Amino acid sequence: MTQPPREIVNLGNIAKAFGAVRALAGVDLAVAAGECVGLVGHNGAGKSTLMNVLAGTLAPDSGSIVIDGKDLGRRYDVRVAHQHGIRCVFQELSLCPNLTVAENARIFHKSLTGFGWKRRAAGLIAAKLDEIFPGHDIQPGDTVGDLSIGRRQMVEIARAFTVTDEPLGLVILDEPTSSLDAVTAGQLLGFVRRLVAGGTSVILISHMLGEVLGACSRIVVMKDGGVVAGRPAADFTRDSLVAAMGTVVEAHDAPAAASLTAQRQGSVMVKARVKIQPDDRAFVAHRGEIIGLAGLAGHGQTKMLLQIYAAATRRDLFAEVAAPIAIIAGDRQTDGIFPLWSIGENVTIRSLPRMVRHFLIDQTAARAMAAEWHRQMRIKTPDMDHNILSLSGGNQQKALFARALGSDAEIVLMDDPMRGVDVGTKLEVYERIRQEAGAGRTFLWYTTETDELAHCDHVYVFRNGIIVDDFPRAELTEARVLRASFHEAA
Ligand SMILES: Nc1ncnc2c1ncn2[C@@H]1O[C@H](COP(=O)(O)OP(=O)(O)OP(=O)(O)O)[C@@H](O)[C@H]1O
Repeated sequence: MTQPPREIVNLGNIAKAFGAVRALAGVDLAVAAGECVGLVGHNGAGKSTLMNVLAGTLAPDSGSIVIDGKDLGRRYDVRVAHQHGIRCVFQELSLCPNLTVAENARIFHKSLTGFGWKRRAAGLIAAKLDEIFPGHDIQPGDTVGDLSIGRRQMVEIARAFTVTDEPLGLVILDEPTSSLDAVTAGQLLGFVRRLVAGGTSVILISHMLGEVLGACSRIVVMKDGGVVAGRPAADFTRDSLVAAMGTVVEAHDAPAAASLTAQRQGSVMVKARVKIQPDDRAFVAHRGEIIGLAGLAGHGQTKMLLQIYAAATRRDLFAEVAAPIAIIAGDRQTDGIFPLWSIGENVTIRSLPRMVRHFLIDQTAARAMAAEWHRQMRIKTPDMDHNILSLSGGNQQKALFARALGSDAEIVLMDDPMRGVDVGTKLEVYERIRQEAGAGRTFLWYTTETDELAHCDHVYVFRNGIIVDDFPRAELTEARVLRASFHEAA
């Protein structure tokens, strides 16, 4: 008779509150060896909080933590979790920016000490990067702060899977592909499948439901601090998963290609050239257009957006901008949120100059704006005066959207802005972008999600810092984007 797989984690009736917010209301979760469990749910459902409890970074108010059959109760913390082979790749990346890739590996793996530790750390992390992301261009001596957010995410993942003296039993991946392009995300999911087949367990949190359905053996759905469904992945479809999450949104498909004008019209709002562009191809956005920036992550898209953003305030020989501009940062921790401020202040900051009365900020108007966006973006908080860091990752991203969309900017730059945003909110934001473009706003949208390009009127594909192809939506296919991303397009 075959033995049932060994249960390596059993969380029982876990509760956690932050002030009046009940983040976890008595959650049970068990994981067996060699299982890949998908954890899904809307922004603020409690997924990261539950994983913080399992990783030992957050003590629950009550509940039991049984690892490998041992009830670890109150003695549980990060060190104990590590000793039992439990690792976590957090949604908000935790690398030290002023240290190199190898030095960051050393911080995670305390046993890398003594003579020659740097060389050993460099060898280990390079080998793991090669194994998970073949063809990557990250060097162990690179300073982390100089890497793009996608490359930082790759280092963080490789570091969690590196084995030194502590065992590797269960790896928690919280939104691991949010800054990875489709090719790199595919490499990671392939690696996860191989690892799970070898007996390691993985918990995968993702708002990309296709990934969860494709990579996981079982899916657990959370809603408002509780588990509302848990079944084999094969028993779910994308629609039944969305329904279990309690997402009530009408799906608005991207407009059919036939309904589009191939002719690019209207006044030119942005015109930019890449300094090293070998031909005369220019990046152009007309009023009311949604322009997509595509290609593998880190191939010049963010650089182009930042160049355009800077050109709005100072003369640039390579970029012209015809109207006020706002940017939604993809790396919210570094460039987006003001961590010491409230949610309301984070939302209204860009619009305060409009609210000055008699040399003072009209606080009533600022509060009204914060309240309006609280409602419109369904930011999950009891109070917009709470600190921005009290929000879940996806809700922080919604606040950044509110800041840009609520401003008077006629051009909105979006640097892979949907990082960690749940499926329901995404569909609403897509619809809103289309409405606003219809009313004359111009959007420049870099995305690592190929599906999102279907919302763009015209797409520019970047490779090695230059534009290698551009085409209207009517000509958009995933194959064309991939072809251009890897080879110079004809
Ligand atoms: N440090 C904190 N202080 C106050 N409230 C918090 C804190 N951390 C989390 N919360 C609240 O707990 C709830 C659950 O948050 P959590 O981050 O677990 O959600 P999530 O399901 O991971 O969401 P997302 O998909 O956006 O990452 C949210 O309402 C959040 O605002």
